[in-house]
Amino acid sequence: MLEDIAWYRHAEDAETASFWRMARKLPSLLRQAFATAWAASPAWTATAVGLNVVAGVATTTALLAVSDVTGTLFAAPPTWERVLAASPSLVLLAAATAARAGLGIGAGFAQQRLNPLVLNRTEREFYQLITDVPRAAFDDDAFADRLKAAKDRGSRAVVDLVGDVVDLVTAAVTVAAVAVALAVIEPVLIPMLFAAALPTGWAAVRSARLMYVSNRSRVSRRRRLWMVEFLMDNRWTADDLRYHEAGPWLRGQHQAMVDAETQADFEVIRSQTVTRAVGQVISGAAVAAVYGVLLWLLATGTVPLAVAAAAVVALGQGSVAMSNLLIAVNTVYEDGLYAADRHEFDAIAAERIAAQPHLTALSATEQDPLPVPEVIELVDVSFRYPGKDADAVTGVSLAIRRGETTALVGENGSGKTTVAKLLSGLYTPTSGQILWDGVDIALIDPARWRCHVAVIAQQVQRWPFTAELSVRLGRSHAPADRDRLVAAARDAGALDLIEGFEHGWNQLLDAEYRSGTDLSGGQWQRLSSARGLYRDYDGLLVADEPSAALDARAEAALFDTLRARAGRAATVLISHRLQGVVHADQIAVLEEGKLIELGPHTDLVAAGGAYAELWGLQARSYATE
Ligand SMILES: Nc1ncnc2c1ncn2[C@@H]1O[C@H](COP(=O)(O)OP(=O)(O)OP(=O)(O)O)[C@@H](O)[C@H]1O
Repeated sequence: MLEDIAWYRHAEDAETASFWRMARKLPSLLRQAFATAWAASPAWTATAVGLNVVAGVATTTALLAVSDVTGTLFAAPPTWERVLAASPSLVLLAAATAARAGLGIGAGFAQQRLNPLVLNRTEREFYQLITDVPRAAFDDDAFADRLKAAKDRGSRAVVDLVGDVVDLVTAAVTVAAVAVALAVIEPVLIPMLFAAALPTGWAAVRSARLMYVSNRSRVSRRRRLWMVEFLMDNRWTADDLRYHEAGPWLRGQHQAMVDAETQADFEVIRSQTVTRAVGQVISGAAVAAVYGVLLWLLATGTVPLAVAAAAVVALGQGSVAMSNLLIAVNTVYEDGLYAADRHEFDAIAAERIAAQPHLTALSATEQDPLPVPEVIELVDVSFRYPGKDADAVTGVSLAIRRGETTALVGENGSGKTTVAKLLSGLYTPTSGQILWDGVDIALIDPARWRCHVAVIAQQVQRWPFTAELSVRLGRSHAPADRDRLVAAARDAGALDLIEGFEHGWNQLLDAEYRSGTDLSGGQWQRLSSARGLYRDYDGLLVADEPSAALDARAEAALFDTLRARAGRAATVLISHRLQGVVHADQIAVLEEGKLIELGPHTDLVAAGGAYAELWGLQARSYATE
């Protein structure tokens, strides 16, 4: 369970890739990175690439100028006349060197400007997709894997890839520039460029791989380590850790893993050092061979001394650029594999967004919001959570009328919250329809009807905002309405609480920040109700166990608030405390996802079925208390 799927997905590929396999993938990766960079900023992309190319021209110019200078000076013993004769080339050399340095700085600046722009864009796209994707996606383990892969390394790799590609272009341009200069100076020297650079390049690539393979073998342990660290350093487990004196055990686990990590670090450092040493030895031998060949060429008169001197300078620069190029190819390939995770996630999320019934419906041309519905009908509605082999809700048919309260009751897991989620549009029925005054809402844009739905959710969300924002989140896109804020807080029993805060409505509700505070479970629930009530404009209000954490007084006040909607708005109330639902116009009893009884309290009690049994149990337990 602790395996990191996201990491492993491409590990095999990256570990075993041959250089040629990497090279074959390069064009598509270059295209991809270029497209990403261009989309983020055409101007900075063009500047970064353009300056690098011009810097390459300056490199060639500088090397040819070196050749000219050495040619003039070494043709015979140098005299002042020869130095003067070489001065135009010396000036050119100085200018080209300065230009190359300046262009390098400019290219670096352009690349650094580009990176945050690419990051900005990829982040924006990611959070747009993730907040637009239908809710059901979050119940799908395959989607969760893709999401994790994209988030863990994928998004970062998309950004890194752009930088890697610029590095690759820089190295390639420098190698090409040196090769062009050598071709002009003495073509026979070109192969030497590779001979000297390949061993160090190989060592650098192998070193990176060793680190990669080490990381890969340690990923399960690291995930466990992160989990144990989180369990020790976050406030949500801080209480339980101390209640159960679990600290020493967790610390022991942590220390064992940290020790193992240290050992693994030692291992990888040792093998990297050996690899580098081998690379240096071979490279040293190769350099010696190159100089040997140069000397031989000099001795045989194939190459004059002046050309050999220029060649030494060119080969020095060329070998650095060559090993940079090899490293860049490796990095582009590796980051390219992870960037593919992000692209894959984007495609899957976009596909899920596009597959929503309202987007495929032929009739989805109307834009105006629907009117507040007179009747909402569930027609033979079934729903199965993704990846499950049984329905959570099966064949439920039910009419919810404006002005009435419908209560949903039933045992744990009987499907009440699922019905509430279907009603509020979080999920689309697997089969059956939800009709608003006869219109199937699955086929129209949720923006046209969701404005009429307010929810007080069973799972109380502790938004770490100010009290005002926490309530206003119910309609965050609209300007704050002070009167409505006060009314919603009062109706939810949260007004005294908020006004009693040190900073009133501006009180930050997060104890992890300065002057922030935490609340009790019931206080959080009151705020959650206030949020739902603030959103509500007499459309459909779904209240799912809104009083589970409330004291008796607050519960009675909240039920009064809900009851006050009678005659003007539709209310769906889920509650295990049947005292709170006796006034409902109709009570729907669910059992294993099916609607088994429906009617007002008195009828259901008289019928002597499941509801009557539950009612009897609760009445008896109150009577004995
Ligand atoms: N996101 C989910 N993914 C998979 N199965 C789920 C999910 N949410 C709920 N279920 C399953 O669907 C069934 C109905 O759950 P639901 O939350 O609707 O029950 P409930 O009647 O509201 O229960 P409770 O009284 O405990 O709140 C249960 O078997 C539950 O395990």
